[in-house]
Amino acid sequence: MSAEVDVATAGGAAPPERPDIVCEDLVRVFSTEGVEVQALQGLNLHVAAGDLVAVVGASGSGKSTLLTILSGLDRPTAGSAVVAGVDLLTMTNAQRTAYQRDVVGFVWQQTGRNLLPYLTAAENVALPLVVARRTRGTRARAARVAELLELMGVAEVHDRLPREMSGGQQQRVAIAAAVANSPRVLLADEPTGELDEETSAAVFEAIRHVNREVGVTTLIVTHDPAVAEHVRRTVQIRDGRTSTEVLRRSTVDEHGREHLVAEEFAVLDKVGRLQLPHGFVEALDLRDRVRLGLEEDHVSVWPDREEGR
Ligand SMILES: Nc1ncnc2c1ncn2[C@@H]1O[C@H](COP(=O)(O)OP(=O)(O)OP(=O)(O)O)[C@@H](O)[C@H]1O
Repeated sequence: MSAEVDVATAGGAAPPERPDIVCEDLVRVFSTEGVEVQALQGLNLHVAAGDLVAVVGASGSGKSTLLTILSGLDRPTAGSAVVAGVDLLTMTNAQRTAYQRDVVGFVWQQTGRNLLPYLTAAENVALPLVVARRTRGTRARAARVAELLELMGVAEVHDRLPREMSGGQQQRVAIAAAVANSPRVLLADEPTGELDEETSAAVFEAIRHVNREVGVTTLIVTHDPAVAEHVRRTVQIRDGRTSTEVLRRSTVDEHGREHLVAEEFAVLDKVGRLQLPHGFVEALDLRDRVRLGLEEDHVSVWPDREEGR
């Protein structure tokens, strides 16, 4: 795997259609007992319709805060967040209910938070359809439920209660329930966090499958490097901002062998700020101040040290 670093304007060239997720200068400040915590400090993120993006970052970097805002459960302090054309800062409570019912689906880390324990898999998947009153008729609903369980590879648990399923099966049923109403966006917060390696891989494959088959725009927060390595785009959050992105594409060499090439990009915001990757800062012991040079087609960064000092 080769890795090179480049600087890309956030979002790159103008997308053909409006991205499904657009966060600009997103700020979330929590105040507890007079102490302010800036969980998000001007975060910028665009996710194109149909894309599958992993969000990674150290504990406390703001990943869950971002997801909670995007799911409509929390409001940002400032900035803008627009999902599938819905402005999350200005929406009313009624719009919020419709947003959570029709526009976004979510899967949480805790398997117990995703499914009602006293309903079977089929009843859990049918519930959003009943609430939204979209799929009319018992037979049409049953067919949709069966189709979704089949799509997620868990048709065999149709009549089982969550406690009668494995953790991986529960998460796959949860994905089926999350996409039952054909939301534009699927949000998943550490959906494989409570699972072993093999089960995680199966659940992640189910997410990829649903993203491909249904075309739902998918944002997945994860600590799991194995997950992050299998998506085309990984966004790194540092200190409440998007700092770097890794884009992966496959290339075929002269012998016809397929290779995955990963390129790391620093994210440049609207006012020209970027965060240098940790590895670069450490390798050159960059501190406090750096020298910049504008070349014909790139910008150079040097440590602020006199030669031989
Ligand atoms: N409700 C809250 N009240 C006060 N501070 C909060 C609240 N929620 C989050 N924070 C703080 O905001 C910062 C970002 O938290 P967040 O949970 O978004 O991070 P995270 O990247 O998801 O971390 P983890 O990977 O550990 O879940 C942390 O410093 C956290 O303590």
